[in-house]
Formats: sequence, structure tokens, C-alpha cells
Amino acid sequence: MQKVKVGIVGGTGYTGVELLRLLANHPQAEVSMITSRSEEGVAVADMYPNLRGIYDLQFTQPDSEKLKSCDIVFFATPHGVAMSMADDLTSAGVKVIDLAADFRIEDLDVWSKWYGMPHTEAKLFDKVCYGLPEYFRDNIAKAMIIANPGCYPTSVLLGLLPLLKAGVIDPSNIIADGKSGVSGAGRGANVAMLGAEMSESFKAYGVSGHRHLPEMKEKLTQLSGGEVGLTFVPHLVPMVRGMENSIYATMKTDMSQAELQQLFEETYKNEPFVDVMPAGSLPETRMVKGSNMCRLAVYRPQGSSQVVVTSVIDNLVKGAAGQAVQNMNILFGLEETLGLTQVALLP
Ligand SMILES: NC(=O)C1=CN([C@@H]2O[C@H](COP(=O)(O)OP(=O)(O)OC[C@H]3O[C@@H](n4cnc5c(N)ncnc54)[C@H](OP(=O)(O)O)[C@@H]3O)[C@@H](O)[C@H]2O)C=CC1
Ligand SMILES: CC(=O)N[C@@H](CCC(=O)OP(=O)(O)O)C(=O)O
Repeated sequence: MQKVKVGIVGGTGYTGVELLRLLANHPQAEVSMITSRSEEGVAVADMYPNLRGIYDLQFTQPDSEKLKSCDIVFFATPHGVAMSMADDLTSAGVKVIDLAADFRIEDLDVWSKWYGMPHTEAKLFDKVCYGLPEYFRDNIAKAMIIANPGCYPTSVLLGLLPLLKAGVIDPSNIIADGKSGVSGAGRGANVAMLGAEMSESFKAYGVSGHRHLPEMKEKLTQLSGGEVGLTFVPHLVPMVRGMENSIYATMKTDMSQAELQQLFEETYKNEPFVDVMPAGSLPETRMVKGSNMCRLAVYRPQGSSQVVVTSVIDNLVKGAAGQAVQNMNILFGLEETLGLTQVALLP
């Protein structure tokens, strides 16, 4: 079988280099083009020495004519870039996976409000599928454009959906308390992410509203069939990789701790990248660092009516590049775990 020819637009950011790391171990994919406007002509291995001896590629300008020689193009770019090239590429038969948010929210008025720009590509939405494989696998396989979910939405949706879909919790008052490492903010220069600014400190941000909230609410509503009231508060943690979301909801159907555990285990029993931790244990971000796994735990503390779910992912892997490769595998009918069997790094 011929290898899938991959192009990456935006290869110098953290998600771009993470795609390169994962695809280096993919037996059925070959990166044939990688772009950067600022680093044109620079060898990938000169910029990222961890890739020395693995890639013999140079950064080129993002040229959609040249990208049409690929089978699939990943956009690891700021919001708005994939939207400008997706029509041209998909019309030529090239599949697109956007790691940014251009196609994540179907309500385009909502999208424009949160992303601060008009959405120009409403016509493409019949080619789009939201790329959370655990809930949209069949439609992903048929799509031309995959909207790779945001990192917080990936972790929160995987933790919350078993409860919402089973009608166990009151959907009107859910809290998701998120914490992310600083690589989530990307590689661009940003004073708030300097070591002296963020280390030895911990803060909430986006409390009055974060752009991942409308993404989560839209998908939760679609999948559960009713309105969802969600408060989401992200926090910045002084670590590089990883995120944890603690999710709080009130039960409307009485379920014991053992029944809740069984609900989660049953929901994800065939999922290669969701691990329901044994009853009584808790996932930590280091248990998923560098891996495509989401690890979850569910609790009913002190027999109260509250359910607490904790969910961890590596924001750059299951929260971005790993999930994108998982989606590519589905799009091309490949084994879903190809290139994604890395075990988390401890310590
Ligand atoms: N970091 C994370 O944990 C996650 C990030 N994401 C999303 O993935 C995307 C990439 O993130 P990250 O890797 O952190 O990003 P960075 O901001 O660090 O990198 C962006 C890349 O895009 C290129 N680029 C910028 N503008 C354009 C343009 N107009 N046309 C073509 N290329 C452009 C840049 O190269 P150059 O300017 O040289 O062309 C660079 O290679 C973002 O949308 C981010 O929100 C998603 C999930 C998680
Ligand atoms: C710590 C940090 O700044 N995180 C980013 C989200 C991470 C991310 O990359 O989200 P997208 O997938 O939507 O780009 C933020 O809060 O905006």
C-alpha cells in the first residue's frame, strides 16, 4: 500500500513539530511538505535537532498549488488560515485537518463573535466533521475537512459525555475547572508565558468567557439532545505540557459509585485512547505526557449528589497533533492506533 502523502502548513509551532514527531513513527504516512513563511529554506532538523537524521525536509512557503500534490494537509496555524485554503485543496481532492478552530463551531455567528473575524466559508460545512473520534468516528471517515477539537473541549467532552448521554446528571448546572500547561499558548513570543512571569504562580484566566466554552456547549447540546448550562474556568499551571479538567455535576438519577464506574468502563471499553482508571485512583498529567491517551476517573464523594470526573490529556497530543493523526488514520481507513502507541514519559 502506498504511503499517505502529508503536507503540514505551519510547521514551526509546537503542534507542527509534534505532528513531525508522531509521523516519524507512522508506518503508512510520509511528510512531503512543511511550510513556514518566516523560516523558508531552513532545514527542519536545523530548527528542531530532535528530528536530525529523521527528516530531510526544508520549510517552504505555503503554496496551495504545491500542497495539492499531498493526500492530506494538516493546518497547525492560527485561526483563519485553514479557512482561506480549504476550498481550493478539498476541490482538488486533498483532505484537510485543521488543528485550529476554523471549522469547530457550526453556528458561524457564534464563531465570529468569539474569534473576532467573519467566517467566509459557510459553504464548506457539508464537507466538515468535528474530529472527536470517540463520538463522531463514522462521520469522520466520510468527511473531507476535519475540525480537530480544542484541547480543553477534548478533555471535557470525553469526561462529561458518558454522564450526559445516559441522562444521569442535571444538564443545567455543570462546572468544568480546567488547568493547562503553558505550551497550550503556542510558541509565539508572549510575555505572560515567560518563565519569570508564570513559574511559582497559578492563575485562572478567561473567567468571563473563553472561546472553548461555545465549542463545548454546541457539541454537548448536539450529542445529548438538550441545552447544557456549563461554567468553564481555565487556569494556567507552571508546567510545559499537559492539562487536567475536574468536572462537577449534580446527579438527577441516583447511581452508586460502582454504577458510575461501570457506566464509564462500558462507554469506553473499545476505545484505544480513553482509559478509565480503576475505582479509587486518580489520573495525573504525567500519566499521559507524550501519549495520545485520555485518562479519566469518576467519583461520587461521600455519597453526596455530586459527581466529579477528572480527565487528563497531553494538550499537544490527544489535545492537538495526536488526535489529528488519529483522525488521519480514520480518514484513510488505517488502523486507528498507527503512529500513536507512544507510552507516557515518567517521570
Ligand atoms: N498549543 C496547543 O496546545 C494547541 C494548539 N492548537 C491550535 O493549533 C494551532 C497551532 O498552534 P501552535 O503550534 O501552538 O502555533 P504557533 O502559533 O506556535 O505556530 C503557528 C504556525 O503557523 C504558521 N503561520 C502563522 N500564520 C500563518 C499564515 N497566515 N499562513 C500560513 N502559516 C502561518 C507559523 O509559521 P510562519 O509564520 O513562519 O509561516 C507557525 O509555523 C493554533 O490554532 C492553536 O490554537 C490546538 C490544540 C492545542
Ligand atoms: C494555556 C493556553 O493559553 N491555552 C490556550 C488553549 C489551548 C489551545 O491550543 O486551544 P486551541 O486548540 O483552540 O487553539 C488558550 O486558553 O487559549
